Amino acid sequence: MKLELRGITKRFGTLLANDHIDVVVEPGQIHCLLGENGAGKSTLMNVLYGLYEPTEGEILVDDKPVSFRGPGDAMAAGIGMVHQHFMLVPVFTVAENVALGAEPTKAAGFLNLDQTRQRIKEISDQYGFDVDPDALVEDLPVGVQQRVEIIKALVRNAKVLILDEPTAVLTPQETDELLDIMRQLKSRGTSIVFISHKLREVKEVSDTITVIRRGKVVGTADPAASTTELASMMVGRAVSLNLEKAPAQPRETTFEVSDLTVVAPNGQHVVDHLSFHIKRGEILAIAGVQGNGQTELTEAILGLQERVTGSIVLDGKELVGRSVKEVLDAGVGFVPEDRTVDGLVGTFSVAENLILDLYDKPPFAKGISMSPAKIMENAKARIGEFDVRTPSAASAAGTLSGGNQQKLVMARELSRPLRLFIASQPTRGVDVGSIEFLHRRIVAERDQGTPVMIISTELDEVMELADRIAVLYKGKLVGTVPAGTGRDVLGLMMAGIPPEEHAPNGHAHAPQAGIPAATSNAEGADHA
Ligand SMILES: Nc1ncnc2c1ncn2[C@@H]1O[C@H](COP(=O)(O)OP(=O)(O)OP(=O)(O)O)[C@@H](O)[C@H]1O
Repeated sequence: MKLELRGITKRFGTLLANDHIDVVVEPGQIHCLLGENGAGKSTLMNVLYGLYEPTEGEILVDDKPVSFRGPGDAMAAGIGMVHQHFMLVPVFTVAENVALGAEPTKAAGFLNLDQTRQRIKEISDQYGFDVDPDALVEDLPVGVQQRVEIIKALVRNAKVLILDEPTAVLTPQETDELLDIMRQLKSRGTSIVFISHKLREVKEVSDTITVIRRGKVVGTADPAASTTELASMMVGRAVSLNLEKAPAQPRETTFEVSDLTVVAPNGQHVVDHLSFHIKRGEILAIAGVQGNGQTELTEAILGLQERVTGSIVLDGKELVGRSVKEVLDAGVGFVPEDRTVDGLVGTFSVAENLILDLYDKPPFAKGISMSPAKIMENAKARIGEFDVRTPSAASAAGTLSGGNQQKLVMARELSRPLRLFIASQPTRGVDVGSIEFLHRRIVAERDQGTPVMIISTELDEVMELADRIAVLYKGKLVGTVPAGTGRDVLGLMMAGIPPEEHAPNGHAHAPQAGIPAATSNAEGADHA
């Protein structure tokens, strides 16, 4: 199926999110949309999927104009979309989810559950999806849930699949599997519109790249171009993809976690006798595959977990047993892994979101009332400094693009005096230009003497930012290794194999393979 977007324009009030965009997606093509945060990519896809009505322009399917009044129309025309936040019902099975809301197909009419199960099996075999139709969605890893979304689209005969930042929530292995699936789909004639900020994967799978900047198409890029070239074309200036950072100058230890255990409601020790410390002026990165206790660890520090034993000491004060407000007041800056749930209030303005933790403190509070002038002044400064693309400080935070929402949370948390900074997935959904800036800000916070803890499933990010790297596996610390430790060693540690058991080329016993000799564990003997 050939798909054409011709002169698509979309306004939100005075904001021109899409400005006469022309894109042609050829049959069986992986077509990447590349553009900085707020460029208008998701808006364009929402127009294509019938979620937004375009202000101007038309969509053509096989050279015939079509008009969509909703996603149902788009699906009927052969367009499917996998959203970043899955639209699945966790307590239903895969087959129930796929059958849910399905339109009757021309070939089979309505599918009953048995037929749906059969179709899932066929598709799963055809593409090597390895999805059990009877599994409960809530029991499936994120990568498999995403495949269920793809199956949902394929059952509805999608010929063009929209994938909007599909790898943002995936582990590196799941990402590789998804890229394979994309190639499979393409080889069977399905076209894919692919949005991603990860240039390595864009280069790997794309046939064509359309670059969008500030709502306009600025050109097409060659997938064979270097990541630096792609990055510059995307943001319209030279971007340095390598963080230049001076070695840490660690001072005294002010943050110490000892024998910390968090017990889940089902009795499982999701954080299991964890001990580590962070000095002032150093960045400790917690690496690991998602779901190995990272979330519970940060929640325990923040006072959001109930069944916690052990101790968490900041500046000589015990944090276990404190309320969230008390923890924040102790000077903890926190960027949560899911900004839309814990980081922002979508209906509040950008300005209000920038003082969520500070609304009752000077200069924003005056007695029992707030100072609107100070709140606006602060907002303008932060928006400028962190390059948050928003029509105004008064816009609702929920209308900002994903990457700009992330920048907003980072701006708020890095703009007050901190005694400890914790960020989970600090640059999720953020474009390469802004990653460069945010990484520099995190290092600047370190250099001011703040202990910094980064939790990231992105190995590149961990390796770039960390002064020491602690790897979590099943709630336990596999080990702590210094900056410069190789990707292979970290990979094995993420699979639960401690460094002393790594061999130069395998898993047998040969200590410290791939770990910089001079610093090996001198600063990192935080074994659980
Ligand atoms: N529902 C909405 N109401 C008002 N403005 C909106 C709405 N949706 C998007 N916008 C604005 O449209 C612009 C484009 O946003 P969009 O989400 O399309 O960007 P994007 O290229 O997908 O960015 P990112 O890479 O950060 O996801 C932004 O300025 C955003 O604030």
